[in-house]
Amino acid sequence: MEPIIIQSSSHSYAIHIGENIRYDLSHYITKKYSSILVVTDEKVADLYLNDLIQVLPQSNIYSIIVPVGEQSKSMEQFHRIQTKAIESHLDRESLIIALGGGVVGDLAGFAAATFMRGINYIQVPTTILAHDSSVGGKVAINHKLGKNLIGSFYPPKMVVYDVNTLQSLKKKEVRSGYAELVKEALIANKSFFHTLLNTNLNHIDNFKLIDHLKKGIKIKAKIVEEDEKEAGIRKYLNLGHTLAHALEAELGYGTITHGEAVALGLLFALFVSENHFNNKLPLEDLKKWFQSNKYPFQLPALNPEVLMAKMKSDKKAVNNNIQMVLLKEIAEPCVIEVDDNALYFQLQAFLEYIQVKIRN
Ligand SMILES: NC(=O)c1ccc[n+]([C@@H]2O[C@H](COP(=O)([O-])OP(=O)(O)OC[C@H]3O[C@@H](n4cnc5c(N)ncnc54)[C@H](O)[C@@H]3O)[C@@H](O)[C@H]2O)c1
Ligand SMILES: O=C(O)C(=O)C[C@@H](O)[C@H](O)[C@H](O)COP(=O)(O)O
Ligand SMILES: [Zn+2]
Repeated sequence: MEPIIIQSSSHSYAIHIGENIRYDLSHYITKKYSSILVVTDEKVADLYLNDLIQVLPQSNIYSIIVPVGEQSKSMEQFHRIQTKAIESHLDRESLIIALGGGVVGDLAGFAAATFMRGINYIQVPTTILAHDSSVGGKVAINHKLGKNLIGSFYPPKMVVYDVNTLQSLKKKEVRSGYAELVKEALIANKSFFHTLLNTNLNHIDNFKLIDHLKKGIKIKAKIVEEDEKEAGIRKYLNLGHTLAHALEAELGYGTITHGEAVALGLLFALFVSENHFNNKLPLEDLKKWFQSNKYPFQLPALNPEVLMAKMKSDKKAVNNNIQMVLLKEIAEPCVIEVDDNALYFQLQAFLEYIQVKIRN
């Protein structure tokens, strides 16, 4: 299958997508590296680490396994990886491989961006969500006060996406990944959005999956090529994330998945868009699709004031003013500075709309 090529400011890189291509990794890695450090998590290590180690080209291969989940995007795990890299004598001609979902990708990518001021890394994504996280070079760890607040823009040298690894994902992770696909469709492709709304997440074969992943990646690729460092249109990829990141931080990282939070955030973005532009968007249809595919809506009671404060630590905020990505129409995104008071009341109304209790 022809790779998708992305031109970044420093280099161009290929995204290879296909069935069982993890076994071809050594074929894709043409450069001779002095050593390779594979970063993965406990679950992915059990499933796929040996497959990779067996096919990697040379002898100085090391691995480090982090705990499963969002909490590993932490200073502690970042420091563990750096220690492992130093103790294993990685040098500037070494490579890091991120084998896993978005957590591993963001964490290992940030480690690669900072080890000896930056060494090469390759993304080997193993979740549907990671079609998004492995592309575009945003790498980061979390801070207690906000998501991804410590990070960099540091594109990978290559992405090798073996869709067969996605067969072992739990339903929850399938839902999570599809929320980002819905986001990409909403910002750029109306017919893709309708295709997704007609997709039952319990019945997706590899053919359909590859088609959806490629469509999503192409939307993202076009945007990041034009605006790698988010000075303008890359903000559109943050549709739904203003509330999503606030929810993730407020509920405790890992309590709901990133994609589940994005799903709620997308509904909120449509809710605010309808009020702001006095337009009609497929809010109710999308809510029904999320519900029929069992996205979790049962959240503990939430305090809108606390969520507002968290939304202010969003990276899009300027001078403590919240900026949201809204939709004038499907595939017509824009970034709007929203008034605090108005947003507060809309957040209250939205929580009622999705039947989440309000806590004082
Ligand atoms: N950098 C970006 O542009 C970007 C984009 C979107 C999301 N993200 C980040 O990505 C993270 C979420 O990524 P995620 O949803 O992949 O989470 P994740 O990496 O935690 O993976 C989800 C779960 O699936 C398991 N898993 C991974 N691959 C598996 C497989 N093939 N089979 C079975 N289980 C598997 C993991 O062990 C984990 O328990 C968040 O931190 C989010 O902020 C970053
Ligand atoms: O690539 C981007 O740009 C995105 O915004 C993709 C998002 O799905 C992703 O969750 C990203 O990490 C959020 O970025 P942040 O800058 O708000 O942390
Ligand atoms: Zn996201």
